[in-house]
Amino acid sequence: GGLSACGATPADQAKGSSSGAAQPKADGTITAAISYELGTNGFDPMTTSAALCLAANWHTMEGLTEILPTGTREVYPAVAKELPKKVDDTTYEAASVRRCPGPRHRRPGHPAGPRARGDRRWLCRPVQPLVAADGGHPACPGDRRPGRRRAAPGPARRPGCDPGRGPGRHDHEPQVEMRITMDVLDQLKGRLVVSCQAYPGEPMLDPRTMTQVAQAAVVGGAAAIRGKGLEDLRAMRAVLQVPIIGLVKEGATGVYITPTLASCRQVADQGCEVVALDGTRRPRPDGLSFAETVAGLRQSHPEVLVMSDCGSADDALMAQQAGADLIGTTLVGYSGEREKTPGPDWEEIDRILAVAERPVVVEGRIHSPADAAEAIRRGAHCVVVGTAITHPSTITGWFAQAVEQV
Ligand SMILES: CC(=O)N[C@H](C=O)[C@@H](O)[C@H](O)[C@H](O)COP(=O)(O)O
Repeated sequence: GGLSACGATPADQAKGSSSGAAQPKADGTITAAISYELGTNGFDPMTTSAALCLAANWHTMEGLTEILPTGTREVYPAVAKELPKKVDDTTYEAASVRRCPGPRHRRPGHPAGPRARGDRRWLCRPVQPLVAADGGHPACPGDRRPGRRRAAPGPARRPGCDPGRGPGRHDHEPQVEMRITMDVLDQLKGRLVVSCQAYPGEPMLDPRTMTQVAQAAVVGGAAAIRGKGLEDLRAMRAVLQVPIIGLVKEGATGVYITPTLASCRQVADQGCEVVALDGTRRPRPDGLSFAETVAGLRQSHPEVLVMSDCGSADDALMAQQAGADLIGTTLVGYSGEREKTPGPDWEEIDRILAVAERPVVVEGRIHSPADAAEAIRRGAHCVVVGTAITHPSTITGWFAQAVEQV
C-alpha cells in the first residue's frame, strides 16, 4: 500500500470528514507533524508521562520507529528504513523502506541499460525544510490564539517570535516534523489518474482553466494528472502537489504524442515526474527510434519516468525492451493496428497486460467508474480517465443524444 499521513484531504474536507489520509506531494514527500495545545489539557513539560507525550516519543510517527518493549529498550527502525536523521532542532527526516539512494537516483552499480522486471527507478527530489520554507516557526510557548484564554503563566515568548502571524498558528505549530519519501510508481498503484486536456479551437483551451480542472480532479481523488502542452504543464506544476504525466501533441495524426527527443526534453523541463510519448513501432519525425529517444531522455533527465503510449501488445514488447518504465494502452485504436472500439478494447488491453513486464497504465475510452475498476481488476497498475471526467463538450453530447433519442 502507499504511504499516507493522518489528516484530512481536500476531498475529505469537502465531504465534511476529518479522518482521511494526507496525499503525498509530487516529490513523494509527506509531512507529518505532532502538535498539541498549550494549556491544561495539552502538553506540560512537567508531565511528560502524559499519554500524548509517550505516544509521540515511543511511536515517533505511526510506528516509523519503536522502542524494544523489554530488555535494553533500544529505539529501532520499524516501518522506517533507518532511524530518523536530525535536520535541525524541530525537523527529523525518515525514509520509508524504499529510499532514493543518491543524487543520481541510481543504486550503486545500477546498470544504465534496459532494466529487468521489478528493477526500480528512484525518483525523489531534495526535500525542503518545511518549517523554514513557509516562513513558519516552531511553537512559541508564549503564543495564544485569538479569542482564547491565555494558558496559565508559562514560558516566555521566544525572541523574534511574531505574535501577529496568522490566527491559530502558533500554539499548534509542529513540534517535530518527519519527511518520508516514496516513489512515484507507488503513488500511482491502484489509483486513478485524470487526463486534463483541451484541444485547438475549444473554449477550455487555456492553461488556467486546465489547471483549475486538474485541481478539481485532485480534490476528487486523482492520484496524478496527465496534462498536455508546455504552458499547461508549467501552470499545473506551479500549483499541483501530485505527480504530473506530461506530454505535448504535435499534430493529430501519425506519431504526434511527444514525438521527438527534443519535445520529450521540453516536457521533462517543466518538472513532470513522468514523460508520456508515442510508444508505437512507427517511424518518428526526428528519425530516432523509440529506444534512442528513451536513451537520450535518460541521459539529459535521469530522474523522469518514461511512459510509452502503445497501440498494441507488440508495441508494448518493443517499448519495454527499449527501457520504458510504464506501458500505456493509450493508443490502442488510434495507431492503425486495432479498430477503435466505442469503449476500452479489453481484448488488446488483456494482451498487453499479459506480455508487460512493467506496470501497465490502462488508458483510452474508459468511460465509467465500472470500466476504471475493471482495469484495475484485470491487473492495471493505474488507470487514466480523460474525456469522461474533463471533456464537458463530449459528455454533454452523450446526454443530449440520449435525451433527444427518446
Ligand atoms: C489518442 C490520444 O491522443 N489520446 C490522448 C492522450 O493523451 C488524449 O486525447 C486522451 O484524452 C487520453 O488518452 C485519455 O483518454 P480518454 O479521453 O479516452 O479517457
